[in-house]
Amino acid sequence: MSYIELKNVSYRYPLAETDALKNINYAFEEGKLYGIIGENGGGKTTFCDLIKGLIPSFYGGDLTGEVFIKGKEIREWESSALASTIGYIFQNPFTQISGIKETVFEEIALGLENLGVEREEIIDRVTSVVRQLKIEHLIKNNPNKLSGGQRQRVAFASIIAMETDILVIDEPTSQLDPKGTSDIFEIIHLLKEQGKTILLVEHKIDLIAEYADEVLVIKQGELITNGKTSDVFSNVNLLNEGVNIPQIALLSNDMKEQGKPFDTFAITRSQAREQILKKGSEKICH
Ligand SMILES: Nc1ncnc2c1ncn2[C@@H]1O[C@H](COP(=O)(O)OP(=O)(O)OP(=O)(O)O)[C@@H](O)[C@H]1O
Repeated sequence: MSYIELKNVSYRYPLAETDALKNINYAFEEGKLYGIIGENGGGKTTFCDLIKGLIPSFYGGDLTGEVFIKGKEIREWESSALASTIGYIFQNPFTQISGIKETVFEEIALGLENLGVEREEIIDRVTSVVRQLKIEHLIKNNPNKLSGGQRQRVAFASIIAMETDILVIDEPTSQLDPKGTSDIFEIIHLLKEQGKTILLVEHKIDLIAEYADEVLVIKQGELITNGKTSDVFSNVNLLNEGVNIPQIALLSNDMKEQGKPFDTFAITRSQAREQILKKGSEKICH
């Protein structure tokens, strides 16, 4: 059984003249990290909102087809049950903070309180997650006075504390500096290691190349390409579809066109380094 499955899904926002999602079919497996990419306005956030159950319940509009989460159609899920199954982290770290709590500890505990989790269990979970994300030093701080990167880590902590199996993460680093970005990807990596199923929208394509197991490319509401990350990025023609391709994949393609291909098409720096070292040592041996 697929973990999340979409069958012939189309969706149109209220008053819109065209569909924001067009006849999407896809089956997500448990424990994988899926990168969702494509040009601006293509439908990535709409796709995330759909999986999170916000479409059509929150936005209204016209949804056709079926979305199954762990085998059950999304419209049959109670919203609280869905909230404890799917965690959602979105772009803006400033709007993720509730604004009503005075300490980071209380902020992280808020979602658990709303789900009716026992006080002791809340303390255990919050203590564990702040340790995991190395933010113990922030727990007494006012969440409204944190930097963007710190807020995003607190947002992750709040969602991780909910212990959802599925995480939908929409451009989590769009407003962060390189250090904040690498901290967040360290957390995403940790979540993947823990076996979470992750749907990640991210424009920083090199990070998708490094972390995603599979990639989905969405353009004008259609799923135009999908597959293993290395397969998708070895098709540099996707540039013509407005899709960013990792620089290393372009280098691999250049090598191929020069008649000196790598043994394995590299899409990340470490893969390219390995191939270059291999080529260097072959040269010395001959
Ligand atoms: N609340 C809304 N009401 C009506 N139309 C919307 C709404 N939200 C998004 N759209 C439209 O749906 C289409 C898909 O938008 P969406 O935000 O899902 O794209 P995206 O791929 O996430 O874009 P970006 O990369 O810029 O975040 C766009 O044409 C957008 O204008």
